Amino acid sequence: MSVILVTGGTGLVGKAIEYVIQNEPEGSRFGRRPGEKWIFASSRDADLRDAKQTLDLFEKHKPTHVIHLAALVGGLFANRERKATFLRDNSLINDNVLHTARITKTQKVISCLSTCVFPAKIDYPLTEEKVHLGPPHDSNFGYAYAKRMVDVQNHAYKEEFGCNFTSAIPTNVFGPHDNFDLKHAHVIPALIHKCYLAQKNGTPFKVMGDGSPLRQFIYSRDLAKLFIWQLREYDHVEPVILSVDEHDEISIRDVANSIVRAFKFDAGAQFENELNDNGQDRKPASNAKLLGLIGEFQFTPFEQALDETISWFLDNYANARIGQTSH
Ligand SMILES: NC(=O)C1=CN([C@@H]2O[C@H](COP(=O)(O)OP(=O)(O)OC[C@H]3O[C@@H](n4cnc5c(N)ncnc54)[C@H](OP(=O)(O)O)[C@@H]3O)[C@@H](O)[C@H]2O)C=CC1
Ligand SMILES: C[C@H]1O[C@H](OP(=O)(O)OP(=O)(O)OC[C@H]2O[C@@H](n3cnc4c(=O)[nH]c(N)nc43)[C@H](O)[C@@H]2O)[C@@H](O)[C@@H](O)C1=O
Repeated sequence: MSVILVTGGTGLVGKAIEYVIQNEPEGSRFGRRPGEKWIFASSRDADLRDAKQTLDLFEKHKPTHVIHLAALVGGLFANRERKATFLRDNSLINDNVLHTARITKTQKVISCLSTCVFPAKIDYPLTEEKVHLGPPHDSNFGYAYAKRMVDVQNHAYKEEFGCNFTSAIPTNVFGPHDNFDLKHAHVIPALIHKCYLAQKNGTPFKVMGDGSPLRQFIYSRDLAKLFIWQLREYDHVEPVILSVDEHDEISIRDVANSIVRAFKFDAGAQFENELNDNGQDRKPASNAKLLGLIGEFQFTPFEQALDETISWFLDNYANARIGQTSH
């Protein structure tokens, strides 16, 4: 029997893994398999900043495998405002999870980094071996250093204790169950919520920055499949970038216009044009390692994924996260 504990199981990515496990054919590459028990934990099950609560969670479920997603997460503006909190909370969470996994002899842990952990000044595309080659972008260095340390910890735990710990590096994620907070969310959920309000109230749809930055976006349900693949089929300490193709960058202007189209919002988007709100210009990441290992993988077309996300938002507005960041 395998017991797979998903920390952060109630968030954007955790909910997508739950969806895929429930909806893909049983026994298939990404579906539930016989002898597997999946546990999706929230912060109410254990505040993973606390060592005792972390140990209690592991002792309760006795996981053989952990997909470690729990984190203090937010978009550019949340990261820019709360660097010490992002650094401390995420450092505590990661240290507790990895230490507890080691002392309880958990067979495997996949932790989650982000492409924003890479150096701000580096040759593109980003590839797995470039994580530590220079300081991250100033806008999110608290979060970035906490996340980078996971890769250091994974290597240390492997060398000293032989642990099978590894990490995934996703790009900007979006999908159902995202955090749609107007100020602190990532760009897609924030703009969906803003456009919804602009249409409802007859007010302008304001987009931060000048629209020029480029990002790669991955649909949460695609990312979920990639995590399940990594759990079952990848046993090396080195991280894997989980991303669409490096050439599939989209400008924030195009993202805003796609949202305008999806809402049929005649007034269109207005760009605030404050250059210091752009964040990083771009950070294209290569998925060559991923595709070399997984073989064929069909990513959901961006517009389809966006439509599904907007439908979910409209259907679930009453219960969606539209307040602050998760903590
Ligand atoms: N969203 C994105 O664009 C990207 C995300 N990532 C990474 O992916 C992972 C998942 O992110 P995402 O799903 O977007 O995040 P969400 O904010 O949607 O969810 C965060 C999850 O972590 C849990 N959590 C937060 N703090 C604690 C805590 N102190 N103790 C226990 N659980 C906690 C939350 O529980 P609760 O529901 O109880 O609040 C929730 O389940 C994270 O590691 C993130 O850093 C990487 C790249 C991009
Ligand atoms: C995934 C990654 O997410 C964060 O970095 P980011 O890639 O900059 O992500 P973002 O989604 O917040 O913004 C993308 C772009 O979009 C523009 N933008 C326009 N209007 C809104 C807006 O309303 N909200 C937001 N958030 N951005 C907006 C914004 O100016 C920027 O140019 C990291 O801190 C880090 O936490 C991390 O891991």
